[in-house]
Amino acid sequence: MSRTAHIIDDALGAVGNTPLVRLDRIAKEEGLECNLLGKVEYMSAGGSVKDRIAKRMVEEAEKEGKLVPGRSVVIEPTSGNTGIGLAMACAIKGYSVIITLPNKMSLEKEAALRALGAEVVRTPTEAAWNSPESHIGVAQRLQREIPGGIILDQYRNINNPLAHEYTTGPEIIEAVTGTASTDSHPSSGKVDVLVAGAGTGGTITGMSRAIKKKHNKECIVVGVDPKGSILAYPDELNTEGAGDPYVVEGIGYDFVPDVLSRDPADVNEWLKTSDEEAFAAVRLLMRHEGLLVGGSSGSALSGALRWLHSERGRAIAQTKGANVVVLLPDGIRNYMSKPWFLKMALEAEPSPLARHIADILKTS
Ligand SMILES: C=C(NCc1c(COP(=O)(O)O)cnc(C)c1O)C(=O)O
Repeated sequence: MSRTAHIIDDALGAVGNTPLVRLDRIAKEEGLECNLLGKVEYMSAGGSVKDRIAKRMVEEAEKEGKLVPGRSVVIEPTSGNTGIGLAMACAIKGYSVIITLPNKMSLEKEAALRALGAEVVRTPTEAAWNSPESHIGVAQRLQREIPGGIILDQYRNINNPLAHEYTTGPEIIEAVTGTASTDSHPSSGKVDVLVAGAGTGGTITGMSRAIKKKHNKECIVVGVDPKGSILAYPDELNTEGAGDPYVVEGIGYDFVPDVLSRDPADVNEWLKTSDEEAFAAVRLLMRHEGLLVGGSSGSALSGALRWLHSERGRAIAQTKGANVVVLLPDGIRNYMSKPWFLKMALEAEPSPLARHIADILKTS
């Protein structure tokens, strides 16, 4: 049901239910005949796809009696967005929350976390996931030493992928099957391809299961993993640039989280992407589709376009009515002061119009 049709109890009622938006201008520029569709997750209450798991992990922990008002302290290692979702839920429900956040992650995310009332502990980005100094190691130490401390653990918690199997996936299915095929926008009525980046892997795993179980078992699911990360399968894909640092936040890890399915039946194929490709694709989404997305949205789109232009994707790319869905996880709010964005926004080559304005104002 539309979330604007009635009064909702709190901001958690505005988590998810995000739009599936046509990327027609990019599709045309890329010479695609298929439908290219973006699932715009920055339009969720907390600003990202991770709101969904934060809401579910908290609500399920309450049902199981693991979260006790006035006693529990939620502790979570995160690249920021899960933390923001948890801090939003904890602000509403009255839990204290501590977030451990690698130094690489943006100041904007830290500021949003603190504004929501979270305590934030920064950790060294380069620390291996299983070292005591990592965001995971520090969270575990705080859980041991703080009375009532509980890590809901997005890397293992089954409610991570379930949130996407029960909400993100069904929303995509509903939008595709509920939109009539027309002469201007023919549609197969199916989700033919789904492309998503992976951090914990909960989003791609849960969406894939929903779509393959309930809608189209032939849907091709493509995982996007940054160069430097080791999530792609088979492992040979990860040798190029293994361990190299990358700027995009939220995707890629140095370990394979329990909640990520690398079963080829769930994620059929994987692509590796670079920062450069990601940021170029962010610019496409902003300049051509008016979508104020974050870096990992660019990773997902650049992976989708590379796949569609490849031997594997070319037939679908040229099939009118085929629906290719790209998950766009968060928005530029999280990255406004990052050099990659400031360069894109403020250092672009002056347009002809900018030069014309300068000529006018110089002479007037
Ligand atoms: C793991 C976390 N974020 C995942 C994430 C992802 C990947 O979502 P996963 O469901 O974790 O695979 C993509 N893009 C952004 C901007 C993200 O923040 C986190 O916020 O702790």
